[in-house]
Amino acid sequence: MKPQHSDPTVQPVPAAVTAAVDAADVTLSNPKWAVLALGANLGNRLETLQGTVDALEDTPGLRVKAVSPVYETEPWGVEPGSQPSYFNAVVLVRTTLPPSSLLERAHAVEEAFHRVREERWGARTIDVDIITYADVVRDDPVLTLPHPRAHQRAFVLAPWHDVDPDAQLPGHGPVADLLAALGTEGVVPRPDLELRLPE
Ligand SMILES: Nc1ncnc2c1ncn2[C@@H]1O[C@H](COP(=O)(O)OP(=O)(O)OP(=O)(O)O)[C@@H](O)[C@H]1O
Ligand SMILES: Nc1nc2c(c(=O)[nH]1)N=C(CO)CN2
Repeated sequence: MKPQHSDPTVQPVPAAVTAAVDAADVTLSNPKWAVLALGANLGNRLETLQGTVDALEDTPGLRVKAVSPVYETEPWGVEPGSQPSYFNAVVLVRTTLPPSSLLERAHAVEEAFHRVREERWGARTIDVDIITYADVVRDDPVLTLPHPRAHQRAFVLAPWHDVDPDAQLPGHGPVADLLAALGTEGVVPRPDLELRLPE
């Protein structure tokens, strides 16, 4: 500890700043698991999904640990036949980024693939959703964790179950049970298509 007031130009560091830096430091030395859901229904859907996986891997402080099979899925939440089908997949990552930075990175990747936000659940080149971040539960509309609609979406649960059959959705229970209850109508595996795990 340095003696206090030895340099009159040095201002004390506010407690809130010290707490924020300490919190960041804990995250830095303690990577967390996160589950990201990818969806694409415009353009070259497979190429965009692979580009997204690669861009995520290129993120400092983030490693892609598993990539799910690809599913072709009927658009959920919109008038049937009003949009092209989606390709969906899930990636498991380990990251030292805090949740807010992970969301910023997800949005940056969407922008890189020219995602346009017009209407809710509109067609898009790519969507990157944070499904879970460790076992964090929070109600903030900017970043709700787990993703507030994940438990209703077989296009998220099916690929997630493939890469982690024992996965749990915080607040909702085992992914296997949620998926069994929902069923997989309109969520079709595409074993002819494959995403590569970055080397
Ligand atoms: N877990 C989350 N993952 C991604 N975005 C989230 C999450 N929780 C809240 N959001 C917020 O939701 C906003 C809208 O996200 P987005 O445009 O991806 O929605 P959407 O994909 O059309 O619909 P949905 O949220 O139902 O998947 C984002 O700007 C983000 O701030
Ligand atoms: N099949 C499918 N439907 C959707 C998807 C998606 O990724 N796949 N994403 C949505 C908004 O996140 C809305 N509807």
